[in-house]
Amino acid sequence: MNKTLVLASGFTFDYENLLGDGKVTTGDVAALAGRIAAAHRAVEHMRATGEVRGHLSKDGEPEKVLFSQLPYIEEGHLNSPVSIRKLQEFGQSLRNRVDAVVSFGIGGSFLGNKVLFDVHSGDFWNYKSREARDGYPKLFFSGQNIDARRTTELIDLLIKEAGVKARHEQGKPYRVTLIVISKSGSTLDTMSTFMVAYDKLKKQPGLEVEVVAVTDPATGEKATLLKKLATEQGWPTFRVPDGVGGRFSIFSEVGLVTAACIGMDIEAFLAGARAMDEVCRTGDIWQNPAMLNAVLKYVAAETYGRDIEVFMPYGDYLKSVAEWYVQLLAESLGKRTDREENVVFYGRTPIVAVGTTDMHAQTQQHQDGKKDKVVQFVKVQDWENDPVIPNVFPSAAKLAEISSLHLSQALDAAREANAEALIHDGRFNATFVLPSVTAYHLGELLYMLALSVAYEGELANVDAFDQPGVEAYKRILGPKLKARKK
Ligand SMILES: O=P(O)(O)OC[C@H]1O[C@](O)(CO)[C@@H](O)[C@@H]1O
Repeated sequence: MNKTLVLASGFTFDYENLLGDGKVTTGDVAALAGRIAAAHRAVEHMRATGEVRGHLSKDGEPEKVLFSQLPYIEEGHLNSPVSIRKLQEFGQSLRNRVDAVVSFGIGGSFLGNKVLFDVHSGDFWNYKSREARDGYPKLFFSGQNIDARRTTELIDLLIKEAGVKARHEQGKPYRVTLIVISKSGSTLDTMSTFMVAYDKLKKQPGLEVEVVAVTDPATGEKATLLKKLATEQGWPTFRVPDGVGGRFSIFSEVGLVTAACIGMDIEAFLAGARAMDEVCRTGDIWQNPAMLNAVLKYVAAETYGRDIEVFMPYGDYLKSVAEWYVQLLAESLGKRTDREENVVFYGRTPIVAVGTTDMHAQTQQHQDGKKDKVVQFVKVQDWENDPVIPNVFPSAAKLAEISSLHLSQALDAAREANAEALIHDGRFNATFVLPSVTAYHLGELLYMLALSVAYEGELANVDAFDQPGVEAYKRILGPKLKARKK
């Protein structure tokens, strides 16, 4: 049996080291056939109607689950031709006009945005000239923590940059757009850092501040605090659509607003997600990567105790994909009760790792520690820039040996060696292969992972779309904040 699923796009799920003797067996999968078919029917029903059995909003109201509609840009959909045009026009309006954007948000209102930024822009975007950025602004993130030092330093940096611009460009103002992203509209981390920055920057001569709010679009009684503020202050808004939880919102205006700010191809990203959605319409587990991934990981956890998933892309700019996946897996599947209210304490614990970096840190534990993990690698097939290692020190035999290899070859050899060593000791692992790092293939990967948690929620019989656990600490936090007020 060939244990790779290769899609027409080249996207590949290699599960050789996850299925077979001494791993999850085909017998394990066959034994689940009835439940897999039921899970597929449930996911198809979700697609068609938005209904997921037992799912309630945090206010205990029935709530639709609509993320699977997002890849389809259609009239009347959450992403429509008009809404996509609005985003693109917003991006264009920043070009050669706005100097810097600061995106405030946390959780699903940050992690997906960071993925899009990292993959499109890389580490050095803000050091590049405006021309090299094709006229798009610098972009910073804030609000992903309540960190006094970083918040202050970011504000200081923007003020300093405004001074430099004024000196070099005859007193021209430095323009900053603050994008505040919060579905609930009142998240402490996001709003506290936004208020500190807004207040300081607004008062700064030579600096012009614009604000854009991204929040639940409800008006009247149900309007979020951020929506009310936006209406009062006349700030432009984008929507966090009803029925799309934070961890799925990368495919909505939440993520796409960041894509627009940096000139990333929104349509290609959604086209990748759409292609993956279409592939995953089949009930044949061996042809449906989201279903296959969910089933193999579910069995690995439930039958073989492998309930930690180390998500380990090989490549720096994909590290944030692992960070995004942490929220997706943890909030979706880490559940105290099943849908019949039985206590089940379900969940697989996600861990972020990056190759090769963490081969010199975590790998010792992956290779020799408890056999409680699946290591999920992500490999990039073709790299846009891929230097050859030169033979600069021929007298050093060890260095001469690696010369003439491309860096990507060294990277992939390291991943392969890691995977082989793991499986020789019965340690489960698998690899997703992206043909290249493009908006399209990124859309495929992220959407497959999102759909996979929907399948796993069905298999485990838990609501993959709520997050009641986070309310527990939020209830305690409110009074604590009040008590600290002088
Ligand atoms: O977009 P908001 O409402 O600010 O929430 C941010 C994040 O906080 C959470 O509610 C968890 O606390 C996530 O589910 C969400 O993505």
